[in-house]
Amino acid sequence: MSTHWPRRRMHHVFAPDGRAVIAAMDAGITKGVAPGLERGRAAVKRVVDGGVDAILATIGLARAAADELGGTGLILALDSEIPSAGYGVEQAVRWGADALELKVFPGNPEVTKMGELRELCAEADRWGMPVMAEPIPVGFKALEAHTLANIAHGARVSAEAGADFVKAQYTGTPEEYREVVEGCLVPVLALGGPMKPTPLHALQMAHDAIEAGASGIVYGRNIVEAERPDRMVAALVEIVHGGASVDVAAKHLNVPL
Ligand SMILES: O=C(CO)COP(=O)(O)O
Repeated sequence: MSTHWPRRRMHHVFAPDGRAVIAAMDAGITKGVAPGLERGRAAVKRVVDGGVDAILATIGLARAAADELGGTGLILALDSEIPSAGYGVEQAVRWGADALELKVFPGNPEVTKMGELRELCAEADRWGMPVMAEPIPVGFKALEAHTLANIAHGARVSAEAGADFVKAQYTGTPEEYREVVEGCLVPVLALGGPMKPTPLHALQMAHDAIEAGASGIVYGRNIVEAERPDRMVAALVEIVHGGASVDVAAKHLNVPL
């Protein structure tokens, strides 16, 4: 856990064990009425019912679903907005957010957003507001760039820029992903990405990330597009916080309606 003074807010995201299950629900800013998020307030209620530690959401969803969210952690997503120094920090404070999130694209020949991340971290630090960076090597579509080395690099440069924790793509074996975690300086959480072939694959990735030393997971589509997002969250909680095996956690997914 962070040793500097935003750590009270960090405790709203990370449980006492230092780990977090976070539902990424910010897709609406680019996709509009996105799958699983059509009824925004109900979607938030489902993940809260499942025991999620925090959600990642835009200001619009956070405001609309404030009552459903209750005291659950809130990471305010700044992406897809026009980034400028300190953009959004004051709003995050006013809305009681526990952290801010910015996506960056290390290695992108045109826009890396690393400068914005440094400025945001400096401004957020003035307010005691933690920042979660999401470094995607080159860009979401540049799959060939999403190598272990590039992911480890992206995580490290994000920490060097001042991020308090980092959301990084899971790749390789737990031993390999450990390079990302141990090289990063700050806690790393595994990013979900596109829907896995089955829910068990999503659970397995969470299990492997934890084995690699990750501090938790940030899953979007694999939670909100699940048949029962509440049960998917409950299963992930059992793995991330309870140390359960995939088989044991999967029992949550089989409970009759
Ligand atoms: O993380 C996201 C946006 O920040 C979206 O999450 P997924 O990639 O897990 O759907």
